[in-house]
Amino acid sequence: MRRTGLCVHPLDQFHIWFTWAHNAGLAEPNAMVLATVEADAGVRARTVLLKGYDRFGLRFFTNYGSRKGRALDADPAASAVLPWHPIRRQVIIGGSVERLSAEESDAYFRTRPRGSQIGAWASEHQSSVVADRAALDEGYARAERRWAGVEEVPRPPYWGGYRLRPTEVEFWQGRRDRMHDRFRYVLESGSPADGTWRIDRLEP
Ligand SMILES: Cc1cc2nc3c(=O)[nH]c(=O)nc-3n(C[C@H](O)[C@H](O)[C@H](O)COP(=O)(O)O)c2cc1C
Ligand code: PXP
Repeated sequence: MRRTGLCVHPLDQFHIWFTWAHNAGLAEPNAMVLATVEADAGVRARTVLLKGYDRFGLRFFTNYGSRKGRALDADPAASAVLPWHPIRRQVIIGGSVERLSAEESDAYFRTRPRGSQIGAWASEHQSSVVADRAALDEGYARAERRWAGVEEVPRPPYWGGYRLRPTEVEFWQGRRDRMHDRFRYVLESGSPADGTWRIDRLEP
């Protein structure tokens, strides 16, 4: 990798890499490990699916009342890693999240298969303890009955998206002898979409 070959904006560079990962046929190139801060438990990470991105940030969807949702609402700081092992690449994004608008969340929810839409209603209390599988299946059946005959299942009020607004983005390309290429974009001034980004090469 060469500094001169990099895009000025990290999300433009991300687009080139994401397209490459997608075309390389990776399984779920949009799976990203999202770390959040919890007031009483430190840091916690889990996988979510990246469902869209632009210069304003990266969008993912979840239950706002889930463990991650509660953590993010209390402290919006977050970091996401896209681990593209087969092509020896990794992207790390740091920043803070904001909730998407209801319209943006509605628009995404409408694209989900009906079964997943019902699933969101059945998993109202995502991340809380459930007695057993039977209780889950009963909840799903109940939600199915509730929306039977309704053509478009509405988005549950507790379910929607977040935008991770980047302030730092690192691109990592694996190379021989562990002498990898690493370039980090840091937002120096302004907003993520149209601010000024500094680019530094880092030691591997
Ligand atoms: C590949 C993969 C993709 C996932 N994508 C999502 C997602 O987009 N949204 C989501 O809420 N959970 C997703 N999950 C489940 C989460 O990893 C997690 O189990 C769930 O959201 C509860 O997390 P929490 O208890 O930290 O809130 C995914 C899991 C895997 C393995
Ligand atoms: C609970 C949950 N919510 C949301 C998603 C995001 O993907 P989709 O909107 O495609 O179901 C996943 C993907 O595994 C998931 O497990």
